[in-house]
Amino acid sequence: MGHSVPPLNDPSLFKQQAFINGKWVDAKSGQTFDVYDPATHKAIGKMPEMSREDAQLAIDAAAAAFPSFRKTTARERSKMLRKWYDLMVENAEDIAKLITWENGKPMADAKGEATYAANFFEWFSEEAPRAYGDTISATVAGNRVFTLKEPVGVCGLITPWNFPAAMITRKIGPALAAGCTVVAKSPGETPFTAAALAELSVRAGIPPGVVNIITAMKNTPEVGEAITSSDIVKKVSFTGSTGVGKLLMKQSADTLKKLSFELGGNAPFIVFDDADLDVAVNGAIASKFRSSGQTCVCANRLYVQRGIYDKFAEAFVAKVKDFKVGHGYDEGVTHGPLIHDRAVSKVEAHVQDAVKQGGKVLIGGQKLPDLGDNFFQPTVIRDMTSDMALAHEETFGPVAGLFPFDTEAEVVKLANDADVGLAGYFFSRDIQRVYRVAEALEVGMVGVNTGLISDPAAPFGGVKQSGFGREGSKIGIDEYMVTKMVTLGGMGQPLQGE
Ligand SMILES: NC(=O)c1ccc[n+]([C@@H]2O[C@H](COP(=O)([O-])OP(=O)(O)OC[C@H]3O[C@@H](n4cnc5c(N)ncnc54)[C@H](O)[C@@H]3O)[C@@H](O)[C@H]2O)c1
Ligand SMILES: O=CCCC(=O)O
Repeated sequence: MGHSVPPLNDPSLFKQQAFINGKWVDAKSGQTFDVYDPATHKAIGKMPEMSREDAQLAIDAAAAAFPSFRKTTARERSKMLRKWYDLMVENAEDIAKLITWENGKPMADAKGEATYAANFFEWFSEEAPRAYGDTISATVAGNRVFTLKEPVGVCGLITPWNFPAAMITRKIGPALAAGCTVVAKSPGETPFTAAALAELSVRAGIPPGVVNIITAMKNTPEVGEAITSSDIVKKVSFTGSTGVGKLLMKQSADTLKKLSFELGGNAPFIVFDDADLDVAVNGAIASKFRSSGQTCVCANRLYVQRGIYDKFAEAFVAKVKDFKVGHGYDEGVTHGPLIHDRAVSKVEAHVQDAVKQGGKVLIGGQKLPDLGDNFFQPTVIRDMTSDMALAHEETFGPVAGLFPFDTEAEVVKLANDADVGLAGYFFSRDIQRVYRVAEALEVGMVGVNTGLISDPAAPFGGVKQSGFGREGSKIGIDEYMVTKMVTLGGMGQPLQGE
């Protein structure tokens, strides 16, 4: 089945090349890879299949641009980011069309992402002039101590396909605000949105070499190694799976890079008996089914206290019945396809495993071949148990498993029984419980009585094997800066003539 792709208002935003040193370039080898519309499986364009050699050119360009870019004033960098933000807002419709085309999410969600992504540039345009150092009272008499915040240098950025715009702007925004230059490897599945952002960077007046976007699919590991093993690259910021994060950390060890890793999650979502049912159901719908379950902060395990379990299940399923699954450009579609067949297979395996072990499917549970190979029904399963695969692995798809529980202590233990800890959610109207449980959850982010926590103003990141470092917020810029301490000796002398 096909779907009609709306034309871009500005067709020059659709680029099929990488962007190095301010120029649109092909791979040195001339090789390309195809990019597919996940809804139709049709090829929608090509991008250069870059190699280590191409990555090196991008790293060299970023290194050459760094000495002068770091000397720009924070106010100048702020203005550049603000201009880039304005251009993203002006072109949000086109950015959204590109996101839907290569990622599959419905246009309404893609527009939301375009705005969310632009907001990181706005936020960091405001943070750039506010990177303050400290003055410190020295322990040694006559010494005066202060700190300078300096850009770390050339940064390598690697991001996933699930937010083709926002995951990149969340890294480039603070990097540029700090005075760093970047080499970003765009996701192989969704490279066109990143290329459109690069085109807008030119219009925003970002100097050549400051932002470089390289592309690869099958050569991704080689390109990744070129970045992580480079002496020139001083920092790597990665968003993606925990497995790839561990690999990149090992590869970065020889050059002892500064690292930020935003990795996989397995978010517990807890509904206590005292919760407002409607609020909890709406929160669960938003958290579990955002981007068809393909966000790192999506609820993965829904724990519902026994006193409210049946009512919650009924109300939750009633909402899921209203979903319209389809192609992202089609009117009224609320949920799109998954990104590829491997994602569908994982979702199917989690459903089959749950059913085999006694889970009851309340709605969904099947692929949707009439829509296309990558479509899966939004699914709710009840009577889940801790032995099931979904309890221990991130599904990254549209399956909600409902686990019953009895006590607060029991559910916190279950929630923390994970080697990852990115987001966690719970619903309760008891203020003391709110504090108790928020403090007890082993995660980097907690949503209380809400299923949506993402905000450029709030620090985003995890604990345990969900990684380290924080993106967004007033601390996000620190990931791209180093603190230099200066001690002035021989100070504190008497005034001359005293
Ligand atoms: N914590 C967060 O903020 C966050 C955000 C989005 C996604 N994620 C996680 O990402 C995962 C889903 O995304 P995915 O399947 O694309 O993850 P992935 O780790 O396979 O890929 C992420 C990125 O890394 C690149 N990559 C893959 N192998 C590489 C290698 N050997 N060297 C260098 N780069 C490599 C990919 O091309 C892609 O651009 C989930 O686990 C999800 O939770 C986390
Ligand atoms: O998928 C991970 C990031 C999603 C978000 O920023 O809300």
